[in-house]
Amino acid sequence: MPATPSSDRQVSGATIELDVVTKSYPGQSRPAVDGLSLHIPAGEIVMFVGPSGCGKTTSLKMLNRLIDPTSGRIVVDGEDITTKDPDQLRRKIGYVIQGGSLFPHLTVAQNIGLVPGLLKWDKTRTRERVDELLDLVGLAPATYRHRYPKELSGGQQQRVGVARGLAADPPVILMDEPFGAVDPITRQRLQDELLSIQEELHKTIVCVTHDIDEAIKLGDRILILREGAQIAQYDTPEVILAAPANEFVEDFVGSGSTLKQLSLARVGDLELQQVATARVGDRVAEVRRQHAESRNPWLLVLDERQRPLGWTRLDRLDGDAVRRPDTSRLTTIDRRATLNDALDSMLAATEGMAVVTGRRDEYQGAVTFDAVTTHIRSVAAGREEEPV
Ligand SMILES: Nc1ncnc2c1ncn2[C@@H]1O[C@H](COP(=O)(O)OP(=O)(O)OP(=O)(O)O)[C@@H](O)[C@H]1O
Repeated sequence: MPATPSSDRQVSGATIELDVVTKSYPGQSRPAVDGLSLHIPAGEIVMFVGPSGCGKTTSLKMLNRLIDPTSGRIVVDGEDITTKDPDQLRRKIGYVIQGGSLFPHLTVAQNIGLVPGLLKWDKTRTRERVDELLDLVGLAPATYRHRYPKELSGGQQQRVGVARGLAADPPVILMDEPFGAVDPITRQRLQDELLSIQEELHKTIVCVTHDIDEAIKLGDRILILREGAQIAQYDTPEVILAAPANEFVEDFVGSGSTLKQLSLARVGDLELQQVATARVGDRVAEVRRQHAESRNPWLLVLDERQRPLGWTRLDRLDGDAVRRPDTSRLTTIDRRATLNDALDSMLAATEGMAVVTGRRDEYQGAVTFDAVTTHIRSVAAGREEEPV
């Protein structure tokens, strides 16, 4: 389930208020955004969706004044931003776009450190921040900080783009189709990472997507727009799926809304199985003694930060200490992944079992293909019994 905001949650995001905001482009007969009023609560992820040309990107870009509204007011954290210096404003609002849009002649560290540099942070603080962010987006700092964008995969570039958006710890982050340019499995991982980062940081994130499944997975709320940025519905994914406000929303969300419920159910909602684990370097004799009763011959080897490395057989352990295992057969799923994502990943898994990871990729448990399919059947059955 998307995180439910609660009063004990430490929110570092800011509230955003749009008050009858209109944008008319010269030469267009109708405004691209026609009187949009919207309240975006601090610390939430709000997804903008709607058909092509309905005004999503225009609405988003007005929030950091990449586009100035023709009329109306936009208030961020109590301050009317239409009167603020756009450069200063943009340093307080992170911006992440498709592909990461990194500067090709700058290293990863220099790309991430751009805004801290503009804010005149000293070198040590910037360096520490860059490493912290690389870690947060799942890239080992020592390996990646000195690389150039062309030496990274598409998914890695996108991760660096997210890190750059977060660099100066802005309360608000705007994202425009951030994961549009990567393959489905990488997209799923990046989405999981964003949810994981948000669990730690509680920013206000406004994200444009054309993918309703992505909106359901990531959004605390979804804004469904029609032409002229007219609001068709603005609500939580659960409400939009269960009670679409009108035919437009129904059509937009599409058929198979039972299937879409699977984007609401998360791997973390399943009961996880605990498997035998040991860390690299643990004494073999001790590990054998600990798991003497285990009926499963497999041992999951973790690194020093509790991150799964791979499977090894308990009965084939030799030498004094547990060694690094073969990592090729390990399938991991983030606990924030949807059941749809889990199925996709597990179809490729040979063991019929995937290791579930949580915050900072730490081991949490394991889930079997059967457990996922059983849960899916129960979700589907539950939906069918609900009154229409
Ligand atoms: N610079 C511009 N000059 C004139 N018209 C524009 C400009 N930018 C956008 N428009 C028009 O404004 C409307 C809204 O565009 P916008 O890019 O905000 O839509 P969108 O919902 O983000 O679309 P998409 O999903 O295709 O990216 C469209 O009709 C578009 O043609």
